[in-house]
Amino acid sequence: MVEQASPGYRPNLQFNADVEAFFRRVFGMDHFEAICQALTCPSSYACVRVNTLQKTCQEVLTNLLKVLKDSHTTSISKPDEANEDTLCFEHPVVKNTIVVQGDGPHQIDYIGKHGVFKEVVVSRKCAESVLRGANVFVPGVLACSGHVEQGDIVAVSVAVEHLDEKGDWVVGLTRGTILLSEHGNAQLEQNERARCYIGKGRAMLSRTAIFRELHGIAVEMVDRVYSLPPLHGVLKGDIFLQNLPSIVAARVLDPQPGERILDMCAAPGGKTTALAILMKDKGTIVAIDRSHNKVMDIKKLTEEMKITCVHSYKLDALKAVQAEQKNSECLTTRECFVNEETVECTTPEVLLFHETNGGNPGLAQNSKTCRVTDYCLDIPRGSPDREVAERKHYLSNAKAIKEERKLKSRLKEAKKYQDHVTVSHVKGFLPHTFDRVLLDPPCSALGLRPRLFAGLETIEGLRRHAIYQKRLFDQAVQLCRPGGIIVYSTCTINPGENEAVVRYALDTYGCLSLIHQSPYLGEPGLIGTLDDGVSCKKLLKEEEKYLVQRFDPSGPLDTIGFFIAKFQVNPS
Ligand SMILES: C[S@@+](CC[C@H](N)C(=O)[O-])C[C@H]1O[C@@H](n2cnc3c(N)ncnc32)[C@H](O)[C@@H]1O
Repeated sequence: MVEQASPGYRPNLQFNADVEAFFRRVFGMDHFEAICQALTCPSSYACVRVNTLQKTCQEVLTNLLKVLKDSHTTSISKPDEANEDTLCFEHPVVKNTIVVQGDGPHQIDYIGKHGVFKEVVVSRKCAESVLRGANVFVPGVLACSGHVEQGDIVAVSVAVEHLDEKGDWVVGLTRGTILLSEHGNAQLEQNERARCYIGKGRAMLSRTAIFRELHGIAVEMVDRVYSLPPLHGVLKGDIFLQNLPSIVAARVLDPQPGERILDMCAAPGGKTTALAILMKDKGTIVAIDRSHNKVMDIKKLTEEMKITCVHSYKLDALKAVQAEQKNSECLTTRECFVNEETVECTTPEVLLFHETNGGNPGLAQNSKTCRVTDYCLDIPRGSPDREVAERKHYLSNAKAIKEERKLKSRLKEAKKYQDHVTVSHVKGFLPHTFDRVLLDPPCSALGLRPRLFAGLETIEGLRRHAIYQKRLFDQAVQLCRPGGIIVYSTCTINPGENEAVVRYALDTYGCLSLIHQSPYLGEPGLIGTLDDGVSCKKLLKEEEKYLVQRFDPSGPLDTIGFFIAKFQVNPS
């Protein structure tokens, strides 16, 4: 029998060797260790941004305390008169933001009256969602003990990628695997598994049903290593669950009522809605994203929050600048937009995405389904990219085809009941159209928490992100009016996508200067040079470092890793 009363949660965050060596040089050994450790755990608190268009902060605070008191979740500390001020309170600096405390790590006993619990092994993505407060949903289960029955208490562990003898990252489990022993999977070394228990829960389905069903809860968590308050779907429209640095980024842009703002990479709309609320819903926010489905998410969120000043469009921000057009007929009523057109379309993928994601507590729910839709369906079957996408999401070809078929038949059904979905397209904007621009581009996301594996990111990949970000920045500079403001933010710790992009911007555009940010909660930026083993890049100068803020996941604020820079476009 396995002798482990309380296996601890001690994941070892794995990086590609070159990337790890690079970060060790950037941060130093000890600091990088601390960052890695912080990244594997969720922050110890959640932040909730209040929709002050609908409710006051005090009203939301009262309602939240009630929700937490009434919550059926046993694994969180419930507020009472003695502790409610420390469990749930308005952030002292970032107004209209409520901090809700979680706790952990907890030592969990995986031995019951009848011996060790049966086990359910979940995918890494699913585990990351569970650590953020979700339950285990069917698509996230990879393997389980032979005789799991509905109602059994099971230990939940995670299968994280590890290097095999050939030097490839492998999970070591295929979906549907039956664990050989009652507790503990013989396919993984015991000490490896012991690092990876994330809690225990009640099986809501039998083993057979777990692998037969397409969606639904497989395990309802009863005891978690980290407990965060269950806030997903709570007080819908009145609050938005958002990490602290993102809330800060929107405030740093400081949008004013009546202004014209561009959010260049806007979906799912977290910062867009923060900007709209700061502007008291007065003025115009143009929110663009290149993904049709994601534009739908922005629309859904703004509707939910009853925000009217946001106009969302599907547009590739790399092509957002349109040259001045002589033929004024091409321009629509909003004179700054070029060739705006509204397209009525109903796309099955959109419908399914909404159907499966509706009010989900983290992506554990139906994550497979969404991923097939999101990443695989658009890629031609048989192409190398399709193969990579499917492998990345742990779907064998056969499984992917099967799931795809099921999805399509469900989509047909769903389509009958759906209203038409409207997505507006716009071809671009004239130069100098906007008073302020927020550029929150796609990045390596090496600041997001919790993160249990980072091995797929390569030095080349990191460099590609930076190139993309600089190209987006080129568009931002042209679209912002002289005297206007640009805020650049990322959720990565990588200086190549942060300080080095700022250096590029300052050295390329003489009209730009870094300006002071408020609020300033983070830490100064990195100075000097950056050698990623392929090329050497300049970072910030000494006098510039306090003009950016870097949020260190291992720092006292206990946030995700994040970066913010604020620029003024000086009139020439
Ligand atoms: C970091 S996320 C933005 C998060 C968002 N600002 C928020 O706070 O909710 C980056 C977004 O950029 C979008 N994106 C990537 N490339 C783009 C492009 N060329 N044009 C427009 N959007 C793009 C992605 O679809 C993704 O939704």
